[in-house]
Order: sequence, then structure tokens, then C-alpha cells
Amino acid sequence: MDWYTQIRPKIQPIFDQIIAHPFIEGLLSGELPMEVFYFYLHQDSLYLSEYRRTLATIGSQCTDMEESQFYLEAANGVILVEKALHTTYLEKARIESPISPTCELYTSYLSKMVHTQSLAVGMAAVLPCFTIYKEVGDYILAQKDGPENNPFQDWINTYGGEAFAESVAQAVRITNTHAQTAPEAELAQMEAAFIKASQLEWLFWDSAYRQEKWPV
Ligand SMILES: Cc1ncc(C[n+]2csc(CCO)c2C)c(N)n1
Repeated sequence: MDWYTQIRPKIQPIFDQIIAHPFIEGLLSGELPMEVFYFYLHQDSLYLSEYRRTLATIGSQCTDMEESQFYLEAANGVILVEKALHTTYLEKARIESPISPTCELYTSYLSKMVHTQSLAVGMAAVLPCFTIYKEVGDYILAQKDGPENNPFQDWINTYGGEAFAESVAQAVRITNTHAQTAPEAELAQMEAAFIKASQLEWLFWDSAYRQEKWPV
């Protein structure tokens, strides 16, 4: 059994709580308050500007040319999303709130992983960003009882397409390849990183829903 197939069931309780979260329910029903959605988009743009650099770091660490190309192209893909976000939503909203505690935590955690741990552990840490969005996107698209004119449809479509599915599958394949040659201790670190990043994915939705601020 490959690494991802045996690790995925371990985050099932986290995934179940993500799709049951009122943020996701609000995206589905179209009733998520707009200011919550804008808060999320603003924090996500801050997340993406760090995540892009994290992917580029992994890309620079890969010795295999194809693997390097994959992570560097994914980093470039994030730039395109960032630019689209800025021109469509955020320019109009002119949100200037500071990075939230959770956004800072998630981006700092990923940065720590890729700068202080092995390449395989770094790959495991960045993987939930791909796989969880893919699964959440599939879940949302499979729901038939959403409203006709969902104001969040554009966003929903971003993570539904074929190109994204292939990119997620490749991230999984590359991480599996590295797990094949990883010793026990490194496999344990890969698992811990994958689970922690999955928890942080839940926390990111939750913090957006709460419009999380620094308490002091
Ligand atoms: C908190 C948070 N987690 C995951 C994603 C999704 N995502 C961001 S970059 C990337 C890889 C290349 O597209 C994916 C899937 C997000 N937007 N925000």
C-alpha cells in the first residue's frame, strides 16, 4: 500500500469536521456572510504569498528534474491565483487587516518544516493544502441542493477542474516516491507533519469564520 493510501484514513476525523464546518456549509448554501468571505480571501492571499515561497523552496531542494519542475510550476500557479485574487476581489474590498494568528501559525509551520526538516517531511507538510482543497472542492461540487445563483460559485469552480486534479495526483505520487525510501523515523515525521498541516487546514477555515484577530 502506498504512503498516501495508508495515511489518508488517519485524517478522516479532521476531514469530517472540515466539511461539517459552518464556513463550508455557508459556501454551499450561499449564506456565508460576505464580510466573512472577504476576511477569508484576504487571509488566504497572505497565506498564498508565503505558500508560494514554501513550494519554491521544495522545488529548489529536489534533485529530480521533473519533481523540481512540478513544485516550481505549482509555485508559479499560486502567483497566478494571487494576481487573480487581487484584481477581482481584494482590490475592491481594500482590506488591510493584519495577518491572523492562525494564518501566521500555518505559514510559519510550513516554513519551519521546509527549512529545518528533510525534503520528504517538507513534501508531507505541504500536501494537505493540495489534497484537502481537492476533496473539499469535490464535496461541494457533488452537493445538488445549493442555490441557483451561488455568490461563491467562481471560488468553488477554482478547485474543481481537471488540471487541479492532475496537479494534486502528482503531488501525491511524488510524496509517495520519497516515502518509499524513507527510514522509520522519517516516516513518523512525515505522518506527524501531514496530520498537523491537516489540523491547520481546519483551523484556517475556523479562524476565518471567527474573523480571528490578535486578542492583544
Ligand atoms: C489555507 C489554504 N489551504 C489550501 C489552499 C489551496 N491551495 C493553495 S495553493 C495550492 C496549490 C497550487 O494551486 C492549493 C491547492 C488555499 N488556497 N488556502
